Amino acid sequence: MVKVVCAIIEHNGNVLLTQRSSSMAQPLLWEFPGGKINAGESETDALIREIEEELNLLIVPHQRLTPVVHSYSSKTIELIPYTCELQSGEISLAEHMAYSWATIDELLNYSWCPADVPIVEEYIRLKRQV
Ligand SMILES: Nc1nc2c([nH]c(=O)n2[C@H]2C[C@H](O)[C@@H](COP(=O)(O)OP(=O)(O)OP(=O)(O)O)O2)c(=O)[nH]1
Repeated sequence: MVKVVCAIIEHNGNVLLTQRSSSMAQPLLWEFPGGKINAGESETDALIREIEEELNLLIVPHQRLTPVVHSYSSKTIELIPYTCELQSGEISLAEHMAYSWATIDELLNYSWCPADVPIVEEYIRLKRQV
């Protein structure tokens, strides 16, 4: 199983999501940015590295939400989400086609990678409690 970490980056009441490009797996679907954990790397180190590489942003991971195991036709992933705070940087897309800052209420309007759907739902529940 491939372990993938993803960042729910919060800033000014919005959340950052990114659209996968047509050449990537899950083309054109929206996701929380992140990527595969390298051997010997911690989850949070992988997350910080991926967000720097993909978006040129420095983040601070906070809360680990519930991981989701999802089988695509070619592989099974464990997607591990963290809420994160934006520390610094200006977004520069290295791989993605687009990005969007969405409010909690807008999150369900996007076409998500299937593995992300339970994560989006958990995050919305969490935010509506406070
Ligand atoms: N980063 C990220 N990947 C996700 C999410 N949801 C989801 O299903 N994925 C999938 C897409 C990819 O198959 C895999 C992450 O791989 P990756 O983004 O690091 O690398 P990749 O495009 O080269 O993947 P691949 O072609 O080798 O499968 O997890 C998500 O929210 N964030």
